[in-house]
Amino acid sequence: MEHTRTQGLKRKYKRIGKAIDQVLEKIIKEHERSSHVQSEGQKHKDFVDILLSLMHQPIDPSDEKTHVVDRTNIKAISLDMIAGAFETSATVVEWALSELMRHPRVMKNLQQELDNVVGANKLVEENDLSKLSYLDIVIMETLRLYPPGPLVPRESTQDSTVHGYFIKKKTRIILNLWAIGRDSAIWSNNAEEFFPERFVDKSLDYRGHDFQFIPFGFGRRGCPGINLGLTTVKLVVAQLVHCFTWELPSNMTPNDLDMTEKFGLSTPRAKHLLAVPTYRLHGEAT
Ligand code: HEM
Repeated sequence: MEHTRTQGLKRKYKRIGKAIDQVLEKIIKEHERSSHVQSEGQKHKDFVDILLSLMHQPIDPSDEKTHVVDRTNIKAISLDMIAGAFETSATVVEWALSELMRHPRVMKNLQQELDNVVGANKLVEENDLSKLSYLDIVIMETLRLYPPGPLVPRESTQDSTVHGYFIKKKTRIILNLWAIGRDSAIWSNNAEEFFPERFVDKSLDYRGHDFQFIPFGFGRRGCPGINLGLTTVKLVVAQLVHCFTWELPSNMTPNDLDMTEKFGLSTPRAKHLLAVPTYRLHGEAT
């Protein structure tokens, strides 16, 4: 019985692997085609173009067979990027909007900041983000409560003692960022509450220097997509909140919103957020 189940799983993995491979092949072939059509100067090179340009370069000029990357490496790296980027960023955007819907005061403050800094006649752009300090703390607070990579694994390289606990060399350790973010010993009695202002006088950053707040992990294995992730999440949340007023459907009140999490790698919402947008800018923003 167990054997049949394993066989079934193997078949399923193979089928999924093949489907993913087809998508990645398509992406690579499109890039190969476009690099032939356009000359070097004309084309804006993206991540896949750069990997492809390394494909035929030997690591060691005296050994033509050892290439920096091969086609399989390019597919594996691209898949890592897709898997690491989409789900994490989308999950943070959905939690941020959910908390904003539940906290009209915070939503109003954020819209006010956007109106003051960006104005009501144009869309938020990437170069506005550094001027949006309230948006910054809204995203920090969202990442504190809903880190989309909640469990960070490590293995100890030497015997060590942490707070009186002896940890043997080569022990697997799982850091629970979700629990750290809700620990009242660190964040006071309102740790469970969405309150962005708690970050106002704290000089915490995202980059793994402050162990009470490490939504992107830390050290050598820390998230390499931190800049892209933060920019995407901030820009999407800012544009959605700047362009639209959001309301819950069917006369639901903010307190009725179900905030249950789904068990999984990125702890997304158990049920997707449903909200009704109304355009709020002056005329057609550009
Ligand atoms: C808000 C968005 C994101 C969050 C919160 C996030 C969070 C994390 C966390 C907690 C880790 C584990 C770090 C560690 O072990 O110390 C990680 C790893 C990783 N992330 Fe992200 N991430 C985000 C966006 C992205 C994006 C946009 C990309 C790619 C473009 C990306 C690619 C990766 C990769 C490849 C790893 C594995 C790194 C390694 O093991 O060496 N992530 N991320």
